[in-house]
Amino acid sequence: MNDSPVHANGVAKHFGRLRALDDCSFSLPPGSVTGLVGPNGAGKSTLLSLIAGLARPSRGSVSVHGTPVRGRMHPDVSLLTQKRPLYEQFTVREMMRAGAAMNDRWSSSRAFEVLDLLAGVDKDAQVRTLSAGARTQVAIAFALGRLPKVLLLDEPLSDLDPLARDETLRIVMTDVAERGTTVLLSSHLLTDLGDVCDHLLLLDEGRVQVSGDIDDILAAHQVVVGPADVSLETDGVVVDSSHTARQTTALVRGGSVPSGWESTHPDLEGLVMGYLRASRTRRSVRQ
Ligand SMILES: Nc1ncnc2c1ncn2[C@@H]1O[C@H](COP(=O)(O)OP(=O)(O)OP(=O)(O)O)[C@@H](O)[C@H]1O
Repeated sequence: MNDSPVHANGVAKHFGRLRALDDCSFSLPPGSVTGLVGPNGAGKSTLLSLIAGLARPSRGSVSVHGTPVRGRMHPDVSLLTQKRPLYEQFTVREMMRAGAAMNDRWSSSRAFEVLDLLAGVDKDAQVRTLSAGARTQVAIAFALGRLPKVLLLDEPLSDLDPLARDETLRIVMTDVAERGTTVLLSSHLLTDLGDVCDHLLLLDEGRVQVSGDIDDILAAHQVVVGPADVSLETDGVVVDSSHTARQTTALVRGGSVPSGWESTHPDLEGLVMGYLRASRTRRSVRQ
C-alpha cells in the first residue's frame, strides 16, 4: 500500500461513453503544493472529486495517506470547489458553528483565525448577502477549520481581487508550512501557480501528461530555436512547435540539444502553454 498523502493508481472515470479520466497514476509528496493544470474539460474537477471521495472511479483506486477512498468524504481531506456549498441563511459565525456540528475534527479557533486574517468578511453578515469574493474566503476558512491533511482547491481564486488572492494564497502557504498540509490546486492562473507550487500535474483529455517536481520537469524540457528552413532532428519528443518565416521554435521533452539550434529551459508558463497549444492542435486536427 502506498502511503503518500494522495496516490492514484490507474484511475478512470467514465460518464456514459465519455472518458473524463483514463488510466491516471501519480503520487503527491507530503507537504507539497501541486498545480493541477490542463485545458477546459481535461478532467481536473473530476479528479479532485474522486480524491475527495465525492465520486467513485470507474476503474483503478485512490488512497489518502494509505487509506482507500471509497466514495464518501475522506476525513483528512477538504475540498473547496467553485460552487462553494454554504448555508445561505446562516451568518458567517453560524456557518462556523455548523462546521463544528458537521465535522468530527474541527477547530473553531483555526476557522476564526483564518477569517480574521482575511480582510472584509463581516462575521455577522448572512452568507447570502456576501460578495462572491467574501463567500470564497468564508469557504476557505470552513475548509481549513477541518484541519485537513490534504487540501484540494478547485479554481478557488477566480472570484478574488488581486489583494484577496494574495492573502488567500498566503494563508494556504502558512498552513503548508505550519501543519505540513499537502495541497492540490487547480487553476488557469499560471502566475499564481508559479508563485506557490513546487509540483505540477498536467492533464489533457483525462490523461496525465506530466507529473512531478517542477524544477525536474523544467530541466527535462528545452525550448529550441532554429532557422525555419532546417528540419528539427531530435532524439527527444517534440511537444509543440511554431514557425515564422525566419525561425522555428519548439518545446522538446528529453533528448540532447539538436546541433545548430539554440536551447534554453522553459519557465513554468512557457511549459504549460506549450502543452495547452499542443492539446488544442490535436483537437483541431481531429475535427
Ligand atoms: N457529471 C457529469 N456527467 C457527464 N459528464 C461530465 C460530468 N462531470 C464532468 N463531465 C465531463 O467530463 C469531462 C471533464 O470535466 P471536468 O469538469 O472534470 O474538466 P475540467 O478540467 O475541470 O474543466 P474546466 O477547466 O473547464 O473546469 C468534460 O467533458 C465534462 O463535460
